[in-house]
Amino acid sequence: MTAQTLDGQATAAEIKSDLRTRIAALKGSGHLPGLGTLLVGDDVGSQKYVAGKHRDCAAVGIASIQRELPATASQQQIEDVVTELNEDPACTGYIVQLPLPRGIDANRVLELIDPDKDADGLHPTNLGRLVLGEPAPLPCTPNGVIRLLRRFDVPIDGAEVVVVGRGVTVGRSLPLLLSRRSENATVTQCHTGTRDLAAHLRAADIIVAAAGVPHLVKPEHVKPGAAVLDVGVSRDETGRIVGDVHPGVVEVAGWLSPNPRGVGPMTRAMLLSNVVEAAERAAAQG
Ligand SMILES: Nc1nc2c(c(=O)[nH]1)N[C@@H](CN(C=O)c1ccc(C(=O)N[C@@H](CCC(=O)O)C(=O)O)cc1)CN2
Repeated sequence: MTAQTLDGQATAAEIKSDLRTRIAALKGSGHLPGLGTLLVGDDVGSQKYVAGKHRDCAAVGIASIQRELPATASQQQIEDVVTELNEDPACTGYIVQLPLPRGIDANRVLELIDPDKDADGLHPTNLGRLVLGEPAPLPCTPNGVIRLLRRFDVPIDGAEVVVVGRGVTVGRSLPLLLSRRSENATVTQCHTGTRDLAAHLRAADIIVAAAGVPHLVKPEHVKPGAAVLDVGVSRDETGRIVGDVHPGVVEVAGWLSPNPRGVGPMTRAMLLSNVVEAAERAAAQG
């Protein structure tokens, strides 16, 4: 068996095309979307991701506001920029690129974001709304994973899903999303404390690998025909991406997300979608 490719690049392009139309419809409403980003430090991966977010904005017609601070920035300097973005009317939604440099209290920074401008869905109020089943911007990568599964008709209702990882951007919230009534999956969250990861993986209909451990999921861990999504990003000595999923999994899985061009572009598309939805909500309120 050769797995069907869960093509995130093509799916994100479809989503962006739809967003372009919706943004055009907002013209004249006085609620044009503007995405802000705050990048602290010089991590090459983070610089690439933020640059990609602004390229996407230009491509769909969202205004861009870019703020950068050096790796030596203090907690106070970072919080001052967050306060400035909270108050900037041109910035309708924004993100603080993670991870922040060592020594910075990232939770304090996230808590300072105005929940109505939280384009990442990572503010505690919005994560709380997600738990309560209230409308909220959804965390981008988890939402992108679900959109990708739906786009390729991977059965989610009743599926046994294993999410590997418990980080704030993916692992924490993806099980919440997948276990909503609308998705109806049964989710097991695995992490470094899981005693027999291989046994959990072998029983899964869908595996989402977000541990950041190169080639953690090997062909012998995958039930034939299962869907496997590779969210992990490590880099080899040449800077090339090495995912959490061993390349040999393509021979066993029913569906496989490539990495790059799988979940990454979906993350960016879901960010744009959160920004546009917020502008539409504001326009509807007049
Ligand atoms: N504030 C946030 N920080 C981080 C998030 C997040 O959702 N919000 N997630 C990740 C990084 N991330 C988004 O910011 C992200 C990761 C990957 C991509 C992407 O398009 N990747 C490309 C490959 C790019 C490359 O060559 O390096 C792909 O997969 O095709 C976009 C965004 C951590 N931080």
